[in-house]
Amino acid sequence: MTQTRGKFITFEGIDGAGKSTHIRFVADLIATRGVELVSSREPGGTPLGEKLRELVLHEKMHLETEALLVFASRREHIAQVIAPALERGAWVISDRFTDASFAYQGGGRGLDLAKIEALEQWVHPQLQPDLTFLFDVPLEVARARLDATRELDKFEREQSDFFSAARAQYLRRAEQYPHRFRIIDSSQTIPQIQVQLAEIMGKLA
Ligand SMILES: Nc1ncnc2c1ncn2[C@@H]1O[C@H](COP(=O)(O)OP(=O)(O)OP(=O)(O)O)[C@@H](O)[C@H]1O
Ligand SMILES: Cc1cn([C@H]2C[C@H](O)[C@@H](COP(=O)(O)O)O2)c(=O)[nH]c1=O
Repeated sequence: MTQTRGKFITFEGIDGAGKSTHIRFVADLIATRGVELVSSREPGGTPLGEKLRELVLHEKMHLETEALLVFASRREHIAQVIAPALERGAWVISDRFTDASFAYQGGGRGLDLAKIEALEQWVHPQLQPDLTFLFDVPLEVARARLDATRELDKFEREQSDFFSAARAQYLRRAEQYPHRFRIIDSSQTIPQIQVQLAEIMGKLA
């Protein structure tokens, strides 16, 4: 008998939008289906990817080096984790994927989008998420949530024009790929967002 491919669900948004909070809720919803669930993140998701994450989040580097490192981490993540899991029928949820490269390296840093597209074509020409939640929130709300929680990394210390461009690029991606993107107004309360997430997940066959 051939195994049905699992689902690939990604979570996106500017830092502080609330992704991590809602990933846990969606993971619990998936668990009720009785399917195997793999929960991961980018950059990271493998031992090598986690080492690259440390560099990307904490070292100053050329913007193209940054793009190459997030895609190197992604290549390993797909090979070691995502592709095998989907093939054996597991559902994979990832805290960020390639839309983050378009938003942060493309929007935030201003790297030519054609270069990111070329990397995407090289690293995962066939693979795209089945569903992408975009947690969208005004910059001031995201910033206030971050400031309340932890020591900030390299990206989180960026100025508002960086996040404004990253947010705009995320929204452009959502407009470009409406079949897989669901935009969640993340300035709502957590229970309001959970109602929306449960509704969307309920429709996912
Ligand atoms: N809808 C919400 N209303 C109020 N507070 C929220 C909401 N969503 C998340 N928070 C709070 O905001 C803070 C940041 O949330 P979270 O860590 O989920 O953000 P994030 O988008 O994953 O950030 P990062 O990408 O930097 O990891 C947490 O303290 C969380 O409890
Ligand atoms: C995948 C990916 C991520 N980033 C940035 C975005 C965030 O600031 C960090 C990851 O931290 P998180 O709060 O745990 O989501 O990395 C990036 O710039 N490019 C990427 O492709």
